Amino acid sequence: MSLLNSINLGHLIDKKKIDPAKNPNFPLIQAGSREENMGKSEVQFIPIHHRPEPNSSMCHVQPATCKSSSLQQYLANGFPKNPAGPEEKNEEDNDEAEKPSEIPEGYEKFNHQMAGHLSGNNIGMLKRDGLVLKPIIKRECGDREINFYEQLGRTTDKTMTEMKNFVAKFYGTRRLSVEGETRDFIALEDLVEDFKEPCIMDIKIGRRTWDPDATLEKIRSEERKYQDCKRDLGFCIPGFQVYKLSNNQLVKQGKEFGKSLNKEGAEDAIKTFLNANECNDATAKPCRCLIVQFLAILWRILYWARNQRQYRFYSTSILLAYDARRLREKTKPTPSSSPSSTTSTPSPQSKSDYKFTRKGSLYRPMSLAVLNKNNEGNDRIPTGFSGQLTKEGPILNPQRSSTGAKQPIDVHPIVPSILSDNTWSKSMTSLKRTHSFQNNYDKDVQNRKQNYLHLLDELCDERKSSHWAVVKMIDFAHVFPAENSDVDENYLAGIESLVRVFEELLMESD
Ligand SMILES: Nc1ncnc2c1ncn2[C@@H]1O[C@H](COP(=O)(O)OP(=O)(O)OP(=O)(O)O)[C@@H](O)[C@H]1O
Ligand SMILES: O=P(O)(O)O[C@@H]1[C@H](O)[C@H](O)[C@@H](OP(=O)(O)O)[C@H](OP(=O)(O)O)[C@H]1O
Repeated sequence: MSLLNSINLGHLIDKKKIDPAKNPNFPLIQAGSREENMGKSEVQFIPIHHRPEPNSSMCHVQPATCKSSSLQQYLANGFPKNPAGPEEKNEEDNDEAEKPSEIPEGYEKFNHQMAGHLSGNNIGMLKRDGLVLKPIIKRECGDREINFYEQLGRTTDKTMTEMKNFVAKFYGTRRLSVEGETRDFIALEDLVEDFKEPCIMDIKIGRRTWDPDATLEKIRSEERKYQDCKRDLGFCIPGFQVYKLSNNQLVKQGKEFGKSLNKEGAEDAIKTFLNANECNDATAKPCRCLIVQFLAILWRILYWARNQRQYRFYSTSILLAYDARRLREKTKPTPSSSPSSTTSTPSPQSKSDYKFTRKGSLYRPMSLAVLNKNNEGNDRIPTGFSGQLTKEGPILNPQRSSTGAKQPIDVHPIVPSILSDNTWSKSMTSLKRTHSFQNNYDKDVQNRKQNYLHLLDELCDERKSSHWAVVKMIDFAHVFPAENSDVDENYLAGIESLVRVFEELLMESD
């Protein structure tokens, strides 16, 4: 589909109604299968029409380190059967792997489930009309959760009324027939429905994740899980996904990854989730605007938890979510500092890219020095090219104004628009493509796609909310009435710790 066609289409469509499955040409993100979402770690590309170009790097994010491997490596060594890493089971190798059931008509698979149960039919959460349907697997857990939502709906208590702000809206239950069997679901507001590139993290709060009815066996099994993280932070991370701004990949990490994290690993995972832990930039900083949106709600939840004495919130989670599309806009260079749109030069995507452009080490390949001379090899063609290159491209000479005064160098436009039509510029462009300084071609294509997506957003006439981050309390399957009128220390300690992590990130933020 050409850019033009896509833009024309943009006038006509209500994107909320677009089903990527039914519109394979529409460049929306294809999320992983339900099995991939559950407890598995994998990297997915944001597929916009095509498979990854050669040279585009794949990057599995690990707690403290980040390794990248190029497609060429895979070409040399063969593609791994399962690129998700050693913790994954390959379905082919697993005789007991259940096949996903048929989705009831009118419903869709909910692709953004970071943790939690599948039903007996291997059905996870479903979605329809702005709601998510959570399957009820264990009757007593389901009843407890429904009961809690109903109590919350009826409450007149001030503290519990305040809590309604932190909880997804509850729309009762639904009974569906799945492959001939009746299944019950809890219907909730879909918290990520409006996000184009939803980054989501499930953070389970509390050192103690078992409720007063737990058997000894259940207590033991809960105590074995996420040990370091729960001990040191008072919370753990069963799963998350992030659309990486640096390379447009969707990275998902599941519970096995979460269980491997210690305090530092978990803090690192949160940075990764915030797009503040770039593979090739140790100085990447969290976006202040994003941290503030999260903290604004987390502080309110903290305040609420300091007052709340009626319930014990065992094994509930905080769901953090934001739209990477909006974060990308925040980190996008302003039009005045971007390269001319007529050039094919990639625009830097983040502040870290600018830093790299400014500070990147310089080198002078001989072939380019020759390019800077005319055919006789003597006089320089006034191209503006200084003869120096960074990994991002050539550095330009300061331009002279009509009065002869030096103009400041714009560090961003590698090839300025006034040069974009001349032969030198064209040869530079083709040289950049063939030599591919740091995969410029891939980046170029990706930037064009991003620009196109921004344009499409505008054309689709959606009024943008000033908030593009969500914090909600979820999963009330183990909420019990308090036996005394103390605060819920277990929950409070987890929230305090989470707030502390985000406050530290605020200090680091740009
Ligand atoms: N209202 C919602 N909107 C969007 N996503 C949601 C919503 N509620 C839950 N989710 C997603 O579904 C996942 C599982 O939800 P939840 O924790 O309620 O299920 P569960 O089966 O009780 O999980 P667990 O096994 O951890 O007890 C969450 O991690 C989150 O990604
Ligand atoms: O992070 P993991 O390893 O997925 O751990 C699961 C998680 O703690 C669930 O909340 C829990 O379900 P409940 O809420 O029903 O207790 C489930 O217990 P289960 O194994 O007893 O189902 C655990 O296995």
